[in-house]
Amino acid sequence: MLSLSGVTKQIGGLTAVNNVDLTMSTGQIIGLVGPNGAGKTTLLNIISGMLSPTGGKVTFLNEDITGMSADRICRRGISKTFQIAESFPNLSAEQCVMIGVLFGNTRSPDMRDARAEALEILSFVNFPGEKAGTLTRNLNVVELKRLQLARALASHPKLLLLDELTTGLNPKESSEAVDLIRKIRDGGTSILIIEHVMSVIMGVSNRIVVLDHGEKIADGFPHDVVNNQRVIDTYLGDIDAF
Ligand SMILES: Nc1ncnc2c1ncn2[C@@H]1O[C@H](COP(=O)(O)OP(=O)(O)OP(=O)(O)O)[C@@H](O)[C@H]1O
Repeated sequence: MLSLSGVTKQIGGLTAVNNVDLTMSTGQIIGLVGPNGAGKTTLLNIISGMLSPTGGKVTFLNEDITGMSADRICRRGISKTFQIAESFPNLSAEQCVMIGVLFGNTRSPDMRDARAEALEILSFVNFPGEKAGTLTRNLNVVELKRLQLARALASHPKLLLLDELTTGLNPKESSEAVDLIRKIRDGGTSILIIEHVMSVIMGVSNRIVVLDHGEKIADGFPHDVVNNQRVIDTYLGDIDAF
């Protein structure tokens, strides 16, 4: 469903993403890992249209989406969560999700239907029902993470890009997030996930892709990738979460 060919992003004198090839099939969860500054977020931003690549091509469902604007890419079925869980501070949780529902809806908007759907999505991501009307500036980090996921799901994506969803969560919350990621995949959405906690990545990914200094240095089954000497030397040797 997704194919990247020679994708490159130069930012000033720095090559943040360097000649990356990647293919992804429907129904897969791919884990994207690598040291800090490896280019993971930049790559997700290129796929979602937040950034234009300086080289290469991005194809989604047989359409060239390279450099297309983020809103058009979202309408084609790709949505993304952000590393920092932020939201519209003066809107309630349900209003934030309603925006996504209305944006993703090609029919004329009906507020009552949109609200019902927003509440359904919030419930799907285990957002506490009694806080649906709470302004987002009063939500805690776990609630904001769930809300972010709900907003990303509101446009019914075919491909979901998750940027460090479990950062800031405790082990129990992380494990609930893993269950949710699987539930979303089982509902037919493919997922590309950036994650530093290796137990999470190992637990959910069909395949793991490793970036280092903008370049792809490994791509394969989880067991093979974590036993790859180059991956151990450049990344796994430095983390204690594994
Ligand atoms: N807007 C920008 N201006 C300048 N440099 C940038 C910009 N965005 C990213 N970079 C640089 O590009 C490189 C890749 O950054 P990126 O955020 O994609 O890495 P990452 O793998 O997501 O890192 P982390 O795990 O720390 O989030 C880094 O060296 C970063 O400093």
